[in-house]
Amino acid sequence: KYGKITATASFVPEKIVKNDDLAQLMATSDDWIKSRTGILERRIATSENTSDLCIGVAEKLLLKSQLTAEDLDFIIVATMTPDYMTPSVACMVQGAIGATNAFAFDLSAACTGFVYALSMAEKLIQTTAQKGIVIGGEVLSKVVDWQDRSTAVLFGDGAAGVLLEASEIPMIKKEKLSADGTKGAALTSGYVKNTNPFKEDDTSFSYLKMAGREIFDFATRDVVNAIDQLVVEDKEKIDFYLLHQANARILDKVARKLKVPRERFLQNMDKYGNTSAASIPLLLDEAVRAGVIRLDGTQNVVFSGFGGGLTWGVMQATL
Ligand SMILES: O=C(O)C1CCN(c2ccc(-c3cc(CO)ccc3Cl)cn2)CC1
Repeated sequence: KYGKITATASFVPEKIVKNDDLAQLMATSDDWIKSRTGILERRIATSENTSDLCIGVAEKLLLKSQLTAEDLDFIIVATMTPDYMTPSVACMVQGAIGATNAFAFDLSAACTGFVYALSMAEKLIQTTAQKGIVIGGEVLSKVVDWQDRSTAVLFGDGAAGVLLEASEIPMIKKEKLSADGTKGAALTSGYVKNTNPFKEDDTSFSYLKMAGREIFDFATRDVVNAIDQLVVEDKEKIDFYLLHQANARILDKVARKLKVPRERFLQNMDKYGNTSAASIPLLLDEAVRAGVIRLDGTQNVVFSGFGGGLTWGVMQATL
């Protein structure tokens, strides 16, 4: 048996922050943000933390299926902004929805988190599990340095996920998960300093910090090559590319390098900004709600996440 996506759902904070709202807070402009990133607005959590958004996704997934929480065997949450180091967001979701038979854990792979988690979850169904949920959820607004306009304008909050159930037909056709830890310093967030009485002081820097140029180049070089190598002979068969929604110009470059029509690259960073692990499932759920993706086993897609770690992942799937 294989894991198949049988439902998708999203849960985003109500508050919409437009580029012009940010221009009131810092030296930026709608023009700059729009032209350099493609972002027009983003959601910002004013009362929710990551667990609240992920619980919302889990509740919607159950409503959309005939399942009860007790039917679930596992819950995986991909996040780089958990409420706590422990309990995991996944355990908070498990407790809130009453999924008493599910084991639960968070997965930390930044913007590649959803692709890593979907790959792991699918293997669980190939081996021991029957049903589970995989959620990408972030409240990046709590780790962003709101004095740093180079990053504060890029990120947003949100959560989305999928229900995976056993199926006789394989969903994942090919996949490649990668990391390069030697470049981890290019995107850091949430450093937890050691303050035991037996050691000298440590750095206390913990806001999100990004070497934008380096990450941008990594995305348009290493990630593009990884996608090209994975799907090379199937390029014409792929209906949609669902890439991490970091920057619209990256989608332009990837489409050009792959020589694939730009329209096949779904996009919604205009509405949500960069939501890290939530970006791919948010895009998928939107496409499903719009009837663009039907989950009827007839469409070929490529998922690709890339970001902190550095991590990147490419997956070719039939949905
Ligand atoms: O000056 C400009 O044009 C700037 C140049 C820098 N930009 C960047 C740079 C990197 C990212 C990014 C972030 C993540 C983390 O999720 C992952 C993947 C990427 Cl490619 C997004 N934007 C914005 C426009």
